[in-house]
Order: sequence, then structure tokens, then C-alpha cells
Amino acid sequence: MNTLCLAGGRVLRPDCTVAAADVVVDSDAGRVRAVGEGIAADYDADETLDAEGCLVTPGLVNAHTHAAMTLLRGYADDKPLDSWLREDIWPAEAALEPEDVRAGTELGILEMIRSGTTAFADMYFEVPEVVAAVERSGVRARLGHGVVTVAKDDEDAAADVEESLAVAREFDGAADDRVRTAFMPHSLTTVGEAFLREATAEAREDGIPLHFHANETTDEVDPIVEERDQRPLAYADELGMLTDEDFVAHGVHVTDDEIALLAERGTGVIHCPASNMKLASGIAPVQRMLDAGVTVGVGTDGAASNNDLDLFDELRDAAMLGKLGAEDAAAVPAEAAVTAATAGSADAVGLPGGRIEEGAAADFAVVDLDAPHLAPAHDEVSHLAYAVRGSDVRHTVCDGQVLMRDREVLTLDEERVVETARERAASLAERAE
Ligand SMILES: N[C@@H](CCSC[C@H]1O[C@@H](n2cnc3c(=O)[nH]cnc32)[C@H](O)[C@@H]1O)C(=O)O
Ligand SMILES: [Zn+2]
Repeated sequence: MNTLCLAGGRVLRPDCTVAAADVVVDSDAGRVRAVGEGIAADYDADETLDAEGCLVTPGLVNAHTHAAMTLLRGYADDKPLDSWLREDIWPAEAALEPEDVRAGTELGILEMIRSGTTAFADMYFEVPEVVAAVERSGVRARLGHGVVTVAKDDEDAAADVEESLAVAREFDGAADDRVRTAFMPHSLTTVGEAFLREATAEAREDGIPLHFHANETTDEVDPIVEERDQRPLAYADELGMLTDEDFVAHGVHVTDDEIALLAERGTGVIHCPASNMKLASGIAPVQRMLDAGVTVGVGTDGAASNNDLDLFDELRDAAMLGKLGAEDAAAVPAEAAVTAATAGSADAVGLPGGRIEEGAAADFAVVDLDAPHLAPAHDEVSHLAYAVRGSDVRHTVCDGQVLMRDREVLTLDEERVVETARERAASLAERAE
């Protein structure tokens, strides 16, 4: 058995307390063997990560993103969702080639590893390329092909649906089980009813979960209510799209009845505060969802609407915006934001991780507290929510493997990844003109 030890740090435990402890990992199994003060000496570790002066946290889980959209970072800003997608993003994405998705996803994963994210849920195109990037880089992910059927003829629409189901079947369990999949209809307004109904039934037969955008803007909610005299999530429920395996991105404009429905069905909601602010989509009622027992995760959404993939930034935004929305400074407190970005996200998307305890997945971010903006440290959970930045992460571990040691990423050639992404982004912008 190969043993990895994270030695000499302070560790965030699942109950949100912090205590001095070493973490001993079975790196072959990718599991935590033991957590305890001074236990490193009891194990003859093959590899040790110095965590002195650091806070060891579960690897963060970015529960909703479009990783390859790093190529479109800063490509189109300052517009609402509908015109941003239709006028800028979709035309650019129409020119995407598989190599672009590979390059953009690698850049996104590099950014995530550097900022302590060890798992993500992704909706995009060219899924085999995304799988390859996840496999090579060592992170975990729930992946899928986003389906849009509006403005397509029936044949193209059916092919898009079929591709999403096919890649979900083919790649589930890939990369040593670090890759899981889902069927990913883009949203309730961009995919037609018959397609949603039939494809959801097919996905269920194979035990494939669903991941889709829901209740993001009023522009998206109002037409559904007008046409069907039904709230979007009631409509989704009627189509069989809400189970405890499924998760929806955003959930900004949700009524109390819809929140109760999400809680009853066990469907996760992925809060994307920066994207919601930037596209002026609205403020999700995060505290109300938590109070109702909804599993809430945190996501950055794509880099074109954020504009980075730093989940520490995002969890601070979640805490801040949650208070503003509730008009209550006690809403979405530090513990709730930190839990949402770790255990909440992992549970919502159905990936292991999010907790440091015996037997848990060995996914960690080791945060260096030796920085002016982190002094003093009265309360480390407060720091995680309000003061830590992605660039404070010193080591990143996923599935028992060290992905970044002393700020050096070991699984990806950083310079090459950045350079390739720059080149592909420049040629994509030209092709999209
Ligand atoms: N096969 C589909 C692609 C869907 S991938 C998922 C899509 O979600 C888009 N997207 C990114 N951020 C958001 C958001 O906040 N709301 C809705 N869609 C988004 C993204 O640009 C991408 O086009 C097609 O033929 O168009
Ligand atoms: Zn999205």
C-alpha cells in the first residue's frame, strides 16, 4: 500500500471545526486512512506534503461550469443572458473544433487545480476531449454534452439528444472512475418538450442522472409560466426531470412551492453567484433553500460569465450575495458557504469528496495561511469564506494523488497549456468572425 501523509497542518473537519491534525492517505485506494494529531510518526509514508502553517480543507467542488469557455474569457461582457448567448457566445461556439475544447478544458482544469478545486461538473461539447483532459490532469468530474434543440430541424435536434445520451453511456466510469456522466439538456426553454420527455425516460433506464440550467432569468421563466400556466420546476417534475440524482444550475427565480418541490425530490441546486451578478440574472434565495433542506452546491459557471474559475471567490460571493438577497447579515454564514462549496457540491453532483474523515475520498486543498491578508487567524472558517483566494492554495490532492506540490502543477505542463489555449482562442475568434 502506498501512503501519502499531509503533515503538520490544521484540518477542517466535516462539522466545520478546525483542529491540528495529520491526514494519512492510502494513495492506491484514493481514501483517507486516518486523521489525528501527531499520527504521521505512526506511518511510514512514501510521500509527505508539508502542511505546517496551512489549513487542510476538502478539495473544492465546482458544481456547474463549462470549463472550455476559458477560451471565451473576456470575449463578450456586459450583456444579459439571452443576447449574450445568441449574439456572441453561440456564434463563437459554432466555430469550435475538438482541439479548442481540449485546450480550453485543460486551461480550465489548470486554473481549478491551482485554486484548490479537485472536482467539477461540466456541460459542453466534444465530451471525449473533456474526458481526455480530466484523465490526464487527475481531477474528478461529472461530464456531459449540452443539448439545444430550438432552431434546429428535427434530425439535427434528435442527433444532439442522441449524442448526449451516447456519451453519458460511453464514458461513465472512465479515468479509473474519476469520470461520471449525466444527460444534459441545456434548459427547459432551449430543448423541446417531446425531446425532454423521451430522453429523460431513456436516461432513467440506464440510471443516468440529469444536469440542466433552470430558473436562471425571468426571461426564461415567464414564457413557461405564460404558455403552460405552470412554474418551470413543476413542468420539469412532470417530465420526470427531478430526482435525487439530478441537479439544476442557478435556481435564481424559484417560488416557495418550487423550493419545497426541490427539497422533496432531493434535487440539488447549484448556485452560481458571480454569473448571476454579471448577467444581472437575479439573486438566488440560498438561505431559504438551505432552510427548506435543499442540497445547495456552488459553481462558477463558464469563465465567460465570471470571469475566472476560482471557487474561493465564488464561495465568498455566495456568502455576500446571500446576505444582500435576504437583507440579513446572518444569512448564508461562513460555515454554510464553505459547506456548500465542498460537501454540498459533492453531494449535489453525486461525486465523492467534500469531507475529511476516515474512509472519505482523498481530495484536498492545502491553503497556506502565511500571507498578510490572512493575518491574524481568529477563525479559519471565516478566512475560508471571506479572505482566502485561490492563489493561497499550496498543494492540491485528488484521489490520493498529488496534482500540485508547492504551487507546481505536476500533471499538466503549465506553460504549454496556457500557450496552446492562447493560440486556440486567437484562431477561434478569427473563425467566429
Ligand atoms: N449542443 C449545444 C451546446 C450546449 S453546451 C452548454 C451551453 O451553455 C451555455 N452557457 C454558458 N453559461 C450559461 C448560462 O449561464 N446560462 C445558460 N447557458 C449558458 C454555453 O455557452 C453552451 O453553449 C448546442 O448545440 O448549442
Ligand atoms: Zn451554465
